[in-house]
Amino acid sequence: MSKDSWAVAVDVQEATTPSIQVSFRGDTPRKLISYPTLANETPDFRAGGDLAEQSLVNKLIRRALVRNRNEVEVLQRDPRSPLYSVKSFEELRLTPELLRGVYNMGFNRPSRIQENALPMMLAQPPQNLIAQSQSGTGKTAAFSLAMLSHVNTENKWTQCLCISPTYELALQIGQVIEQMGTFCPDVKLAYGIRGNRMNRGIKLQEQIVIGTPGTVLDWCTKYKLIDPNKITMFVLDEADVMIATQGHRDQSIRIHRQLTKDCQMLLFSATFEESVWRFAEQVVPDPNIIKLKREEETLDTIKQFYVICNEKEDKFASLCNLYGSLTIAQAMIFCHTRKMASWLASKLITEGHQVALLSGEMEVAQRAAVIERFKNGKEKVLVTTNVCSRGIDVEQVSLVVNFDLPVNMEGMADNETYLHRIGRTGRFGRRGFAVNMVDSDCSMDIVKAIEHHSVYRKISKLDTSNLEEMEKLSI
Ligand SMILES: Nc1ncnc2c1ncn2[C@@H]1O[C@H](COP(=O)(O)OP(=O)(O)OP(=O)(O)O)[C@@H](O)[C@H]1O
Repeated sequence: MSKDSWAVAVDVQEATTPSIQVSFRGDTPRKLISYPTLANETPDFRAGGDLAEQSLVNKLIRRALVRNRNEVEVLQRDPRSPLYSVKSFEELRLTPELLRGVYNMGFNRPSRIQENALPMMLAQPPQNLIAQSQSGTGKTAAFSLAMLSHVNTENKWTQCLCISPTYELALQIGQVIEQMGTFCPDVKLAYGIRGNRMNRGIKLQEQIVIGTPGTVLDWCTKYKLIDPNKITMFVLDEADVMIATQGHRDQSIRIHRQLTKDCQMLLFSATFEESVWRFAEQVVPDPNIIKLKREEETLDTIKQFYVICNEKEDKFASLCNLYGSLTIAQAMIFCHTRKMASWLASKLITEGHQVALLSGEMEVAQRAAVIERFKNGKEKVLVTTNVCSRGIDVEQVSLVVNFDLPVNMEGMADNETYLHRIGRTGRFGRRGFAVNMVDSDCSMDIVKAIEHHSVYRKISKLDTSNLEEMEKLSI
């Protein structure tokens, strides 16, 4: 391979995780190399190639790392960016242990939501909060810090309850809390998720419980592991879906009813439909409110496109063209049905891609294992349904494809799901691509409706068979 092709193709995702993705365009397999987590150290590429090639790649990696780091820093100083902040973490009055925790995760400055929400969440007397912030801007980190700051470690009982709609999201939030709390060894966490069996009637000593609504409700009522009267902070992640989905809503309301009226309530999401927002304001007493304008909901760092196709084989051909011409670290592809997802995954595997398939009928533990492998870069493509549209945080995802556009029960554009799906890329200031496959007039109308909903954030036409046009795009 010529040195020029290395030069155009190296793609590095700067990392709070200890790995960098080095991609090679063309047939050469992509390689994953490791480098020390805390980013000032120099990564060292030694995975094959002659010495000259190795040193060239090392130079490119360093340059790309500096570029990514600078971009986040620039965004954090741009008042128009959701990552903007004027305060430092020190000024947010975190304990020295939590400061060590956030810096150890590679965070330098808070994002806007962290800067605005943390003082409200930590205020005395406690204040309720309903908060909206774009996907990947640090909401999970914000409420995790709030819970870690809130607990009294002298008290060996559950004080904070956090519920989220899926098993894998609960696990992910738990991992964030564990990482941030590395230097707070006395704070303990329990996972209220399916399969985590506990002895009936013995009260938990863990100060924080993170889980899904059904299991957490059982732990409060049937198993009596948690005394709801002693819960002083209640967090609802992806609050809009918790309110709008009937099963989740009923269980969340039943949990909420058992809590005392002084229990602090914190609701977070990237999207809130108007009716859901109104409902939230009714159930949360006297809340602080952080709300986005409609035109602020879409991130500028995610470039959006649509591709005209005829039917599924043609969509598949467009997908292959995209892959042939872009440097893609990792991709998530969304389908409407499990059947379509499994068809697409097999086709991609036949083409030689490393593909993971995740859909709703799989066992929860199996789903979590698939996501873990994808997060670790074992597979480069994740084909999935809406089950994975929210919350999952994989910073290397540079492309999201809506193989099928997101629609609601009536077949109309599902704007909220769209925003969550495309938000799997462009995490915390990174650049990303979202490509929508349009196979009929009806799906073109859906793209237009989504564009309209976002107050005309452009979704541009892309011709994946036009190599020249494709070459102009860079992630
Ligand atoms: N202050 C920060 N500095 C640097 N990186 C951060 C900071 N806060 C969060 N991150 C990183 O940004 C990514 C997105 O954060 P997080 O998952 O908290 O976003 P989110 O708003 O909860 O996303 P979603 O809307 O998809 O649920 C994570 O990888 C996280 O580690």
